[in-house]
Amino acid sequence: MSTHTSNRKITTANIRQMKGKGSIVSLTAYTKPMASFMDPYVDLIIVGDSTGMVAYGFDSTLPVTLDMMIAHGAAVVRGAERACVVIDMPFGSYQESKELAYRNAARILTETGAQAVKIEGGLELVETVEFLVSRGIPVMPHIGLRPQHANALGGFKAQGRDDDAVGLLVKEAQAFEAAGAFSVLIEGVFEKAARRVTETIAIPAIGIGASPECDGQVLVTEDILGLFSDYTPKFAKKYVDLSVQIKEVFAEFEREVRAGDFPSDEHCFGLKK
Ligand SMILES: Nc1nc(=O)c2c([nH]1)NC[C@@H]1CN(c3ccc(C(=O)N[C@@H](CCC(=O)O)C(=O)O)cc3)CN21
Ligand SMILES: CC(C)C(=O)C(=O)O
Ligand SMILES: [Mg+2]
Repeated sequence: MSTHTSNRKITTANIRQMKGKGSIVSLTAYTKPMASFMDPYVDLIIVGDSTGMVAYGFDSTLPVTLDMMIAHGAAVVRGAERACVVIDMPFGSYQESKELAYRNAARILTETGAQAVKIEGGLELVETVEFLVSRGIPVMPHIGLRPQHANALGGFKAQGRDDDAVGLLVKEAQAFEAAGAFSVLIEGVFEKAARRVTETIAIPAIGIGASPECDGQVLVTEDILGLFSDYTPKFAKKYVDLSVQIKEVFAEFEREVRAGDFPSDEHCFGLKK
């Protein structure tokens, strides 16, 4: 079970204090049932803009809107009794100015009941993080492979390969810590980059595709369940392929309906008692 043993709601302050106390466990969720299934096992649920690719079939996260994130976020919050819930701010909702970021982050928190927002970026967003945190909005900056920057980064490519790149990631993480972030998410980086970032900062570094060196791990839930197969990032471990069972059920339903075997008496409002 979790390093956080009480049944009380896990706060962003609790997550911050989990640094150095064993791995933080996190998964993504977009719906209430999935959130409630994982709630006993995870410390943190991230409502990712990956929903655009996983649930909507977009080929990037860029078309995801603030309204979509709010709808999914509110659903997840209804299923998360214990886990801390963090919601991705979508592309275009925070980059332009710290004021716009505040307005949209405030909408996310007030309309969903989530505890924090996550934004992708580097040093250009340090002021924004400081602005949000000082005004009551906990922030998890997302560094390394930033899917909202795919057009600029040249696709979904691993980051932090050479010493300069590692140095920049460390500098970003330090600046975000100083700006008041309660944790950072580090995606798709080489092990050395993950290690250097994690050992340098006093807030937790939650990794996805960032080696075991981080303070916690997150994966996209549909990837580990076999519910998404348009592509598989190297770091996404498929624990089970539920798509097989789902297709078997659909095929069985088809057979029973075509054969007249469904519905039988037990599923009918018939005359029999
Ligand atoms: N289902 C899903 N899982 C994710 O982990 C995820 C999303 N969607 N959508 C948003 C981003 C995109 N992500 C991705 C997508 C693909 C690769 C990938 O295929 N990378 C290659 C090559 C990396 C390189 O060239 O350096 C790999 O082999 O992992 C990585 C991260 C991670 N995030
Ligand atoms: C890295 C993950 C948590 C993410 O940002 C997403 O799923 O959108
Ligand atoms: Mg995301």
